[in-house]
Amino acid sequence: MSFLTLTNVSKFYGDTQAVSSFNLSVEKGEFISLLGPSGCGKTTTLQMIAGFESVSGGRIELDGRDITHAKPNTRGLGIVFQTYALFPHMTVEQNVAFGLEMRKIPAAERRDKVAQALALVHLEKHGKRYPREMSGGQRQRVALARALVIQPPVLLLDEPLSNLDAKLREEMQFELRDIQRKVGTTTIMVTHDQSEAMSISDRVVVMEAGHVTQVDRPLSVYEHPANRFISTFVGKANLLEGSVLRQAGDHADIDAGGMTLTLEAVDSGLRSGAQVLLGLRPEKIKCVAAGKGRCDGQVSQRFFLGSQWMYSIVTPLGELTVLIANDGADMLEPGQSVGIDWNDHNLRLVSANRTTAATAISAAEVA
Ligand SMILES: Nc1ncnc2c1ncn2[C@@H]1O[C@H](COP(=O)(O)OP(=O)(O)OP(=O)(O)O)[C@@H](O)[C@H]1O
Repeated sequence: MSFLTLTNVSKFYGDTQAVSSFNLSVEKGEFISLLGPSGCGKTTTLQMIAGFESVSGGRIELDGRDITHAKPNTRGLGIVFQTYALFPHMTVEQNVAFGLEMRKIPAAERRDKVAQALALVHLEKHGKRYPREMSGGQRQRVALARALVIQPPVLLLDEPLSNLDAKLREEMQFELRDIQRKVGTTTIMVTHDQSEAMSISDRVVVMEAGHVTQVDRPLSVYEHPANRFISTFVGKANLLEGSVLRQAGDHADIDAGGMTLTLEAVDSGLRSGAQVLLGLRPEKIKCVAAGKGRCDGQVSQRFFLGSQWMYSIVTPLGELTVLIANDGADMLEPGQSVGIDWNDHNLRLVSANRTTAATAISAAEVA
């Protein structure tokens, strides 16, 4: 049985349904990210787990206990919310000790636990300081220590790094994951930053308009996005419109921009003539000499991203975004003609007008 389970959890604010039939089973020690655009229901879901928002329907269980309607303070969860500020009039040590005092932990044990928690976030030398004497990243680590010191069964994080600048944010992502691995606390983090969700989590829950649309490991969400929205929200994607020429076994030939493209590993049910949307990640496209690829294109724009070059290339398939590692080799010039190539297995089916099995072309019919 899973450690934390949400079954058909929903939330209405008046007539507005903020969360709809949310189902999720979290294993002990997992790091889960709730990822989605603004207003999709991430924070509401986290608040319902914390007990700060009531549940309109469904059930939440923690370690076999039904906590759907339990008071927040009886759930014993660790919480780091963006707005859950430190107490300004207390030192770092006092802030971290607060939850232990509430739990009437004896002073000597409290001192030990506070020292351990501060060591965990590398702030053992800063215990006597006040929050105003700390940087944003240090304050964030104090908040984390304060949440972890009570050894909560689940740690809930709502955009915990969003106030930090890009570099510090990246450092804190590594640190957060490192600390979570050491402590092994089951963690659920809300973020709208796809790269943050991908780099930190064991699994990502993608939400759209109150619904869960995909739950998977980061690599699977990136490589096999469940729909058009996810393919562009999680990373960049070139979307190509086409129509099915034929399907034979798990391969299909697709007409796109007057070219015949091969789609691998498709399940059955693609009808000849059906409209499909294909996805091709920018870094999966190769630029070769003009005339040597599947088609030629003309470079229209070039952007320097540091480790990569990003090009816009006009092709018979439309304007494609292409990412090429900055390996010191000659870059492409705007106006230049190039050949475009990719491996068939990197072309993905994003969506299709499917038909019933009876009208689908079977492999036998095509053969
Ligand atoms: N207290 C409330 N009363 C009424 N509607 C609310 C309330 N809180 C949230 N909502 C609505 O519920 C929906 C989900 O909000 P929620 O804050 O969960 O989204 P989110 O995905 O966390 O967004 P963000 O990334 O912007 O924080 C939104 O349409 C929001 O306007």
